[in-house]
Amino acid sequence: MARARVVAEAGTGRVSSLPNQKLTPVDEHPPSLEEIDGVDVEYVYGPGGGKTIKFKTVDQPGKKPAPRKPFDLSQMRFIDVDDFVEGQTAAKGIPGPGGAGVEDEGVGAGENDGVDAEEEVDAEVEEAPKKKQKAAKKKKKVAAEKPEAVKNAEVVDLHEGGFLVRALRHPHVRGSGTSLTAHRGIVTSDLDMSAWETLSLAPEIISGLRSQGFATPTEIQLRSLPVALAGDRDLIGAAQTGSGKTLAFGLPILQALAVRPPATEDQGCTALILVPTRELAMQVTEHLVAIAKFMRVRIVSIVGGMSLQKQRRQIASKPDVIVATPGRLWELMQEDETLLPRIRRTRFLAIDEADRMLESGHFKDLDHILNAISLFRKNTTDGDEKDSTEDASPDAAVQTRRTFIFSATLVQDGRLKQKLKSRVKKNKRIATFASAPARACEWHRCC
Ligand SMILES: Nc1ncnc2c1ncn2[C@@H]1O[C@H](COP(=O)(O)OP(=O)(O)OP(=O)(O)O)[C@@H](O)[C@H]1O
Repeated sequence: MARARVVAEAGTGRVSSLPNQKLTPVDEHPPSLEEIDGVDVEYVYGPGGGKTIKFKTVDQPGKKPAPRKPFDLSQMRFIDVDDFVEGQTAAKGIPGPGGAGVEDEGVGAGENDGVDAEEEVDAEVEEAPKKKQKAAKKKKKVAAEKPEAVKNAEVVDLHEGGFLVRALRHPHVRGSGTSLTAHRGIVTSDLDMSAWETLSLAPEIISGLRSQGFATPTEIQLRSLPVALAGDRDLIGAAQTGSGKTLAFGLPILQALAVRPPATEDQGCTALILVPTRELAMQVTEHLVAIAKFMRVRIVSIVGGMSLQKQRRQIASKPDVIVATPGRLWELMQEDETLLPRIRRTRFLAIDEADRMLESGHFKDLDHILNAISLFRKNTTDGDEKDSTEDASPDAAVQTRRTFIFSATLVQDGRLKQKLKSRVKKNKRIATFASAPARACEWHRCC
């Protein structure tokens, strides 16, 4: 029987023999000696001073790895991102580099219970046409199950920084795919923006809209913007959630900022947007910031639950637009006496989600703010400023203010109606817009 003898030096990459390996004699003397390439030796010293030898394989320079099978593109399957379910890739049998996967029929792990794997493969080979039919059926089913918004999504090509970004745009869906392109600099897109032309928006705004892939106004925008941008009317708009109400009041504000004369020291805040929740305030701010990214405007959110200190600094930075929840804004207005005069000069007052504003217990703070910024406010001798619609004259600094009220349903709450009645000039008209399926409009004129 051949005896193995180890003849090795650490680091040489060569060893004479390995235990448990079949040895081939290389000569008779010494017997059974063999050289094996690609193995290294490691000495491990034990506590008693004795040493053990360990073997490990090493890469061999100059030796080519076994060639891989090339990708077989015909075997590759492309998955629509909307159909992709994380974790199902393997179960769906997407072919790997060797093209070994089982053609997908949309069967996820656990869906083929009771069928032996081997039987399954055999069946697939024999029943290829059946399989095709099944796949087509499955495809149809997936398409039918897609949410309406996804089915209606348009593919938008945006050329950004030399790259073509293909995005799915889901009109009227919050957080649609095109928001991917936000905040990434100027987009030199060939997106057709002609649908906005009649509104004569500033070029910076058009660039902002283009950068978001907003090629056409949504219904509520289409209906309200011509009036909001052109006249001196106040607006009440109702449209379902996610229908694009933010820009219906946001674009007239941005347009006013785009064409405003250069800022002067005592200029107040151009617009105050009141919303019921912190989340909505952040969302509205983000949305407007994205559209205004080619403009020099300062938009801040003043909301509860955030550092008061930071918000004081934001207010001190003299923003052009304040998006606020009533509670926190009223708190700051009470402690900062410079804030009220600035907010009183606001040329736009927008109340978003007015219905929720009335529901969620914000009305008291909203009421305080509306009283305080009223253009018809009467100063009393005791320092308390009271409102009067009958005998007060408008604030000298602001002769006009536009009020925009938007909600998912038309606001029929008498309190807000009453408030707004008392805040607009007697002869001022209010335009009301409602897009389906919001309730039919009821406020053609409220004063
Ligand atoms: N003209 C447009 N084209 C395509 N998408 C738009 C357009 N205007 C707005 N959007 C997108 O539609 C989504 C919803 O818009 P927005 O948040 O203004 O809706 P909303 O009606 O105010 O909803 P909510 O009532 O929940 O506040 C957002 O993701 C926005 O980016």
